[in-house]
Amino acid sequence: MTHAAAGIELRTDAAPQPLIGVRDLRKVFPAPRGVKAEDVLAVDGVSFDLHADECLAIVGESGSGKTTVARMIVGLETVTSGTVTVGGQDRSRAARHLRDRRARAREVQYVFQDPYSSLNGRQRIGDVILSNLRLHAEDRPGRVELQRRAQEVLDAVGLPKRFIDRLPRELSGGQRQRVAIARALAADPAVVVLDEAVAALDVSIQAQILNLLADIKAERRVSYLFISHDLAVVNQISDRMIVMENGQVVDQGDTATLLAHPTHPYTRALRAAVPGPGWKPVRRERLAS
Ligand SMILES: Nc1ncnc2c1ncn2[C@@H]1O[C@H](COP(=O)(O)OP(=O)(O)OP(=O)(O)O)[C@@H](O)[C@H]1O
Repeated sequence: MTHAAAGIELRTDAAPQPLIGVRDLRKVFPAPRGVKAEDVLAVDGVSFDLHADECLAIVGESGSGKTTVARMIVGLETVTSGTVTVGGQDRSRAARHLRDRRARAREVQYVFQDPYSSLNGRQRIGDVILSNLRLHAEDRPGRVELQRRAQEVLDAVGLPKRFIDRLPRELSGGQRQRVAIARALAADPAVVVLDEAVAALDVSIQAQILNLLADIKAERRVSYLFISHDLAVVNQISDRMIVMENGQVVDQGDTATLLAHPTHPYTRALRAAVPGPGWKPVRRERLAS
């Protein structure tokens, strides 16, 4: 099977090739010149696979290296050592040519925590979507077809037609995050990296966006790398999780099992820190309702 836009081959035999393969990934941020400070070892020997149709969460406390791993995967940060493959292709080094950078963006799209700062305040919502569609559509669609596709991704995130002419400041936080997700979908990616994508939202809006993400995943066969410090959220959305501490993966496994019976001391400590006396694992089937 080939993913529509990314052209990623997914083998469907017994040992499918991962969509994303990360091996022994390391990132050192050198201390700034002339400053008496140590280099920062932000990511230290991280390995994992993300498979097709999967939501893999990366959890850990602030500063554990989650975002740095994600940024290296999408090429926003250079890799100190180790490898990143996407669809079996090496993506550990920066793409030199614009065409290659665009091709990589079609493979993996990134949704940031703060949709306000990640959206251009002067660009109307319709144009936000259209510009990403234009950038990534390989079949050179005409104006009418582009409009149709823009409407389709806005429908997919539950935004009515009237939002097309609005500016980001005229939208609520949840609506802005829907636009950010729609913009990512416009590239028809195989993987969306969601970096604390619901962290800035109220709990009820968080639930709406998590339901939306679950629906999109089921309908579009897109995979998620879901970065979060919030185990309640991770429990609702992810199939598997990896736990990071000080730049290393210290625990990993099936999300429901790991959260119901955490054995690693760090996972137990994270789990114990989840607020609220009523917190309990939420079965994913509930999302369907
Ligand atoms: N550009 C940078 N220069 C120097 N150090 C950095 C840089 N970016 C991140 N770091 C450091 O790398 C470590 C990991 O940061 P990272 O943002 O990946 O963690 P995180 O788990 O995503 O945290 P948070 O949840 O707070 O975003 C931290 O010690 C951070 O201070």
